Amino acid sequence: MNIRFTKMHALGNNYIYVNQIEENIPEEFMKPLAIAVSNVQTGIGSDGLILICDSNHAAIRMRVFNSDGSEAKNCGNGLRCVARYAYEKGLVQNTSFTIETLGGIVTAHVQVLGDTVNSISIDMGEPRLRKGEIPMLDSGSAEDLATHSVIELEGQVYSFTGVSMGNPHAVFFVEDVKSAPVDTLGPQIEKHPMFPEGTNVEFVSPVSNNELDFRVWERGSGITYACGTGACAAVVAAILHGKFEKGKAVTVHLLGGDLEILWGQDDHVWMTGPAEYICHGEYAFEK
Ligand SMILES: N[C@@H](CCC[C@H](N)C(=O)O)C(=O)O
Repeated sequence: MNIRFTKMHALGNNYIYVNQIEENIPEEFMKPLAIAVSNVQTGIGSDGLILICDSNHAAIRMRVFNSDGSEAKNCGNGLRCVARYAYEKGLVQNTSFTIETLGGIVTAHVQVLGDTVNSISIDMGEPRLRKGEIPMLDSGSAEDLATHSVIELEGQVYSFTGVSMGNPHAVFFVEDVKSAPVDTLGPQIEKHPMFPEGTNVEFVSPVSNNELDFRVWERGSGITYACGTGACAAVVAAILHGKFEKGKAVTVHLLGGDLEILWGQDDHVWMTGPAEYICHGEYAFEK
């Protein structure tokens, strides 16, 4: 089966995008296809697969599969790429439109300068802060806030903040992200029994009154250059801990570049950043 694809990245977080409205990939092929295309040796090489689908509830729908084939409920960088693709390919007619995800419906705003897309802002909606919403299981109740949580790893106790941006995040404050144990503790936290659906793991450090250094271990994909929902979760966590002011934009420095995150007084989180094309092609998929 030959599948037409577009490879795009947002700050280095790269996915294979397939216009599912035209390609019509059967449900049972999606997980193996995500694993196959993501493989850098035998596939195309990516952090996963994103399908752009029709929606009954929004202008379009995004489905996200990590490189291990697991389906994610949201992807911030994916949303900006889907928004650019949908706008430029004429799947939507306006610069502002809604996108359905498994984690809820968000609103995309494409900023056009001359005849090129300059940047994309997404109104990601309200963060979910209760343990049951992340979801997290510990001695507390599902109604408790996950802002001051602890996890024991290798006999050591670490404090973190749980935040859901439609998908789960565990945010750890560290002195210096360059020496953070992303590749050692990241996978242990991702699969810790405290997170029944697994979690994305962020190591972050405020470096001024409006800047945050950031590294991520993504559920289902490992270390990536950037994570949009993770950047949103990190800024929310930092504001909850009094490190930044709500209503003021924060620049998040990720491995692949910068994202602008604003947690507004109306409780909505806004993410602004780029989305770029890499290439188009046809993938010969053998199941
Ligand atoms: N890279 C993404 C998040 C992708 C999904 C995540 N790994 C999950 O399983 O929840 C982003 O930019 O938000």
